[in-house]
Amino acid sequence: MNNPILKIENLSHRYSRDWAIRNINLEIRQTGILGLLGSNGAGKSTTMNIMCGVLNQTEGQVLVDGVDMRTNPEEAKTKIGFLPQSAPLYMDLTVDEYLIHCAWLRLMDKKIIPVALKEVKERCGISHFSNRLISNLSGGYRQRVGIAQAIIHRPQLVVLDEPTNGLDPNQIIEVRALIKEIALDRAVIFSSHILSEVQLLCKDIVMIEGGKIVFADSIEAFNNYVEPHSAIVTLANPPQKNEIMKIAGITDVNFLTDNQLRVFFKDSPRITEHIVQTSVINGWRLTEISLDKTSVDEIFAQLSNKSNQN
Ligand SMILES: Nc1ncnc2c1ncn2[C@@H]1O[C@H](COP(=O)(O)OP(=O)(O)OP(=O)(O)O)[C@@H](O)[C@H]1O
Repeated sequence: MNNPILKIENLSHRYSRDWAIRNINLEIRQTGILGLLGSNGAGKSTTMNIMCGVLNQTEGQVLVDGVDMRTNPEEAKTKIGFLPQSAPLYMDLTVDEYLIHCAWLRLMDKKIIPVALKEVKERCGISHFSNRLISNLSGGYRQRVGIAQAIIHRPQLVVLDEPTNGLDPNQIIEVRALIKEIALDRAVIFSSHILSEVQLLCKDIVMIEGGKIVFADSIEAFNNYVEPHSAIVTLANPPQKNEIMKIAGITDVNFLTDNQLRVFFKDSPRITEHIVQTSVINGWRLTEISLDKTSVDEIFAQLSNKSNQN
């Protein structure tokens, strides 16, 4: 059987006294995007920096396509592309000069560099800026150049640390589309502290909190886990609590004001439809209904508690 593209075993790191990450285990075998989600300070950058050979771990092992990043970093780094949180760009080089420099650093065969350069610029939509100084590019285009340097040597694994951070909304959409595109034929690990971004882009999700993995599964399993369980309903003509409790699936009702209430429900995917229909039939005059979205902080707290109990 082939080596996994990435295998992380019992990875731990401490900068000084406290552990920044503890016993991280992870294995990637396929193409597609894996989202590394965690709040600020959770340990995402530490994990990614070790994975990419920028930081030496205190304990544990990282294998990139079977090659140990610690003991054989030159070879391991030819197999991985990395865009750190702030892109390592040289502002006084042109796009071409910079990308050629990166290709040399990755020990690419000199003969294939011109073709790889052309290909990567086309892929990242920066061909028309080949001779422009990087200092004269917008933030979105600088990020594209950052992604281009991470894939010029055609690695099977690309690691992107919060690549949409600091971009404007249009640039975010463009960079997300580019990430999706480059993940078609390689594995991409993408870190973010924005839950919706990870849900939008990723096939699998790993959540880190307090330096530990608190969740690792498919995005479907994650979405099932975070399904809403309550809704806020506003009724101009509300009935008694027991009338609302008759709606199938509703487990409890709390009045927040005379007209606004929170309904709790279980295993009821069409609950809003049922509430709207029942309200119309009974003349409760529904004016507003919204599902209560669990915040990322609440999800982290729930998952952290769960993992502590295991
Ligand atoms: N160079 C350093 N020296 C000491 N402690 C550090 C250093 N870098 C990170 N830490 C600590 O390690 C922990 C994990 O930080 P890390 O940067 O990996 O988190 P993160 O999930 O990437 O957060 P962010 O999204 O804010 O970058 C934090 O407690 C942080 O304060």
